Amino acid sequence: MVGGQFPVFDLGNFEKANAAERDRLGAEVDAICRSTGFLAITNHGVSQAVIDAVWGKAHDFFDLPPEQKQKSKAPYKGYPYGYLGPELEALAKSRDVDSPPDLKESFNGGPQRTPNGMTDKDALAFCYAPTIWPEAPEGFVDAWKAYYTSLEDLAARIMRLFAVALKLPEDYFERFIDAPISALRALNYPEQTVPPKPGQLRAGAHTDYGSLTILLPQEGSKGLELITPDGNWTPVPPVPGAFVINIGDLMALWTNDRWVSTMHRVVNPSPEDGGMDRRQSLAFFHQPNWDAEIVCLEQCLAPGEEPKYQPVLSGPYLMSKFQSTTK
Ligand SMILES: O=C(O)CCC(=O)C(=O)O
Ligand SMILES: [Fe+2]
Repeated sequence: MVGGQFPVFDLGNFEKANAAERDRLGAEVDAICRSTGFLAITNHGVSQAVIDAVWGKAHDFFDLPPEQKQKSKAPYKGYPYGYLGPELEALAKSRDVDSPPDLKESFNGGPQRTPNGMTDKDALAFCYAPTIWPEAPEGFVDAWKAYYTSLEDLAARIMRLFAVALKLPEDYFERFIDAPISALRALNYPEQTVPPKPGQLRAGAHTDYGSLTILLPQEGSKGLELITPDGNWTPVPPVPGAFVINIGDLMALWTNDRWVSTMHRVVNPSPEDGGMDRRQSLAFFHQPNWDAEIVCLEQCLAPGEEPKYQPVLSGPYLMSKFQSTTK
């Protein structure tokens, strides 16, 4: 990690800085993304009222009896939105690692509108599939949509920062993200009253599939860990008032692995740390347009160097990764 400390980046400060200062701050972000790809973002401008509202509604939703939550369940395996009950997903399987299912439940919602003229069958059946909204708690849908909208905007601002960090024109990524297929996921890791199975975690080791993830872990919570460049698991500390950002596979692909899509996981609570404690988080997975073709950036290739990966299409890549985890 940069300087051994978890990096904290002031986004508002970057946005009002002059060009030279932005380049300097961009270089800092480049260094972070080359080493771990995880940083905390402060001064992000997202309204605290919007955050508190979705946080509270998600908490109330997870408190409902199981039969009520099941009313908004994803209708079949591999369906991306709605309620995904306990032990239905194993994130480690996205890396072809067999593992018991993760000890969590989630509620998932997709893009708020389908672009005009979208006819791709897979796109319509997968990322533009309807979100199965819960009837309760009251106000859930409005709170969800407000947070989703705020985070889509924040993600676009962070993509501008990333463009500066990569010495690209600041609006370079805009054409790839003007009809994004991002998903918001509210996660609940229930109190653990029975011991986990061997190898069973709250979230198995994985990388995220998109451009970037904006995570809001429960204040003061533990459990999220990342792999450092020297191969050790290390905790991601909660930073009050900040979002935790991590880059996903598509940034690694764009940059020919100059930036790392770092493996991370959520471990079970230890008895000293409150043992069975419940944990909550919100994860916004920013994902470029369904048909955005992610091709290695020339700027990231040394003269004569070949791209390590074949280009991928954002939507189909996401779909295949997601579906591999719910088999
Ligand atoms: O809940 C967390 O803190 C992280 C979850 C995560 O990494 C994921 O769902 O991709
Ligand atoms: Fe993740």
